[in-house]
Amino acid sequence: MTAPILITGAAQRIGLALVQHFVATGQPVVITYRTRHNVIDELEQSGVHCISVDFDNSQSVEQLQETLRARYSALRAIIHNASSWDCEANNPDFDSLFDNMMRIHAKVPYKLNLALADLLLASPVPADIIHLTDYVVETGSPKHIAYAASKAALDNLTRSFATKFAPKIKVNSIAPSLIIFNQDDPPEYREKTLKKSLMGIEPGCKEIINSVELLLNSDYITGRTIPVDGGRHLK
Ligand SMILES: NC(=O)C1=CN([C@@H]2O[C@H](COP(=O)(O)OP(=O)(O)OC[C@H]3O[C@@H](n4cnc5c(N)ncnc54)[C@H](OP(=O)(O)O)[C@@H]3O)[C@@H](O)[C@H]2O)C=CC1
Ligand SMILES: Nc1nc2c(c(=O)[nH]1)N=C([C@H](O)[C@@H](O)CO)CN2
Repeated sequence: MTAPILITGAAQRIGLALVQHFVATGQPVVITYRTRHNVIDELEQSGVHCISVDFDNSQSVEQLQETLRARYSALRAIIHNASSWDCEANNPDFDSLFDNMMRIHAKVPYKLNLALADLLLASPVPADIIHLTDYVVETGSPKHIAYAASKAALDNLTRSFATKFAPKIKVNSIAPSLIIFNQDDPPEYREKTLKKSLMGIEPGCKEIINSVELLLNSDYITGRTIPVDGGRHLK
């Protein structure tokens, strides 16, 4: 029996696309969600174990660990997807913005990796940790300063955990730039954003699915980042 893959924040968008891919391919998956989006009912009916978790709660990691241990003796992988793309313009309280960004993008992955390492080591096949970071780890982001810094912290965790957990667990990042717009993104923002990359497209979630599958099927890639950014670094 294949151990499940844990995906955090997977009730919408990229995380949901990953869940639906794994359901279609018969890979067991367990997810966390914060808002109970309508799709959760459907996921539960298709056998996905959906766990309600708000990582802003101080005991959320400990409670999640307890829930997972009660049901699983191993995990095939952890995909740290949960994220808040928040910015200074919307948060005059920079203190809490910085803490919130660091918590969801760095502290939670850090604590979960350490807490669940034994379940990954118990996987009958070599295990994986995948961090969803961001292209802005390379450049910074003047409009998302705390967000970019927290994703850079997550990027650094990739190298530390890759060294700590080798060879039984591979640890890698995927660093996307635009993958999918948000529904309320206005036309002028969309036009400006599409021009930031050489490819000039909104590629969709398949690019992340392909990158995740590349990492899961590799016996050799670890401590590295897959940039999924349409050549934005060359514009
Ligand atoms: N979309 C894109 O183009 C890009 C995405 N990325 C990265 O890829 C990953 C997936 O992106 P995307 O699908 O757009 O992500 P979303 O912005 O849709 O966020 C994913 C989920 O994270 C959950 N979440 C946020 N904060 C918390 C919290 N405190 N506790 C629990 N869950 C929380 C949200 O829950 P809720 O539904 O309750 O809000 C949401 O469902 C992210 O790490 C993102 O930073 C990087 C670059 C580009
Ligand atoms: N959690 C999220 N992180 C990011 C998102 C998002 O929607 N949710 N979107 C982006 C942008 O697409 C950016 O890459 C291009 O403007 C970045 N991170």
